[in-house]
Amino acid sequence: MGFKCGIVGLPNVGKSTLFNALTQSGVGSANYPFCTIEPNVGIVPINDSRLDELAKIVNPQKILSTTMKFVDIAGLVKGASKGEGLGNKFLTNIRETDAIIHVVRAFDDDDIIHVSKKISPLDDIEIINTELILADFDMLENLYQKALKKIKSGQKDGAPLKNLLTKILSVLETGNSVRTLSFDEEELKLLKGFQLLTIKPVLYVANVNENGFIDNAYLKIIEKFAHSENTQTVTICAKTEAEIAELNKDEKQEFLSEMGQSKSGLDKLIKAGYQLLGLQTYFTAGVQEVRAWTINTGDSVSQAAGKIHGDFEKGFIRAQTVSFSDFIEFGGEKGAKDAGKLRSEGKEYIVQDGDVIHFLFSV
Ligand SMILES: Nc1ncnc2c1ncn2[C@@H]1O[C@H](COP(=O)(O)OP(=O)(O)OP(=O)(O)O)[C@@H](O)[C@H]1O
Ligand SMILES: [Mg+2]
Repeated sequence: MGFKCGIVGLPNVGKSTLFNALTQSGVGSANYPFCTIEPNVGIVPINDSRLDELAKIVNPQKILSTTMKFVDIAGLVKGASKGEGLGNKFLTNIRETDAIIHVVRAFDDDDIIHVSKKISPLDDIEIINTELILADFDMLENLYQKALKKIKSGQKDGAPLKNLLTKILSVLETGNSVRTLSFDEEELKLLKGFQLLTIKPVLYVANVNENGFIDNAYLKIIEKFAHSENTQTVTICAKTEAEIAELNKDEKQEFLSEMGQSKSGLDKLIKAGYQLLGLQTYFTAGVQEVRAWTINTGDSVSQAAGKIHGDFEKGFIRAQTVSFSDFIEFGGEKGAKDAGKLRSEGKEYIVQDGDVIHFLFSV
């Protein structure tokens, strides 16, 4: 399964507009708070021009992009953990995602309702972050009671669980996210089961209007805040992006160059998401299909094989590897081999972004 991102933010800030731009699924987005009630889920193929370049050489029957999954949920308001607005139960829909996209409104428009009746990015961000912290806190408090019961009944795993929960709860209590803590290996194993929201990496999306990319005080505030949290801001006009998404490839390019941009905001968002999550791409290039695969930066080639099929990892023998640029320069695997650019790598080899890999394995 590919990577998953959950989209959070106040009501009516443009979450579903962004989701539509990403997924072209035409879900409801309208100028009133709580337009979204049930979550929207969409899977997006990730554009990568390198796939087309590989396909020109290989002439495959199919070209398959790698994908990313997005989950658009209802807006959170202050007090959601106490039942305000639509409450916070819908957050369970993003507990199993890998990262959070936090949409913050960064434009003035008297016609678009703001739930607090004033645009204030820092307050808006704080409301959301506090609600995420409270949601984690409530969940872990229940777990803490269970840990105490375990200890009472003499179960060995009670104590380490209680220690870990004490450590996390004390940080949440001070209004900080779990991602600000560091953990050892044992703790990380336990943590996996918790599905905490505030441990996930966050990317801030500043939703600006068409003219809001420069000289935008809101934007500067969001960027500064994201920087203080060691993360990034992607600036997007979700409304324009949703319009661009409906154009065909050529029209899209024309529109973007008219706006003086080479990449759509969505491509920028995906790129930032890859960086944030420490992801990279490798390729397989056969006559049946040319395909992109997403892996973690630093994964070994046998782990990369496992992305395709468990048998590839288990029965891994060698990986015939050519860098993307060599593959293109020497016109494919054979040309690269003749030029001495094909490497036969063992299972410890750390995959580099863009590697074109042909796995040899036995089952
Ligand atoms: N960059 C923008 N500039 C101007 N208007 C925008 C922009 N982004 C979104 N809007 C408008 O804001 C309104 C709310 O958008 P949307 O429904 O996507 O918000 P939402 O965050 O999903 O809200 P909810 O939490 O209620 O589901 C829509 O009318 C949309 O067209
Ligand atoms: Mg919505």
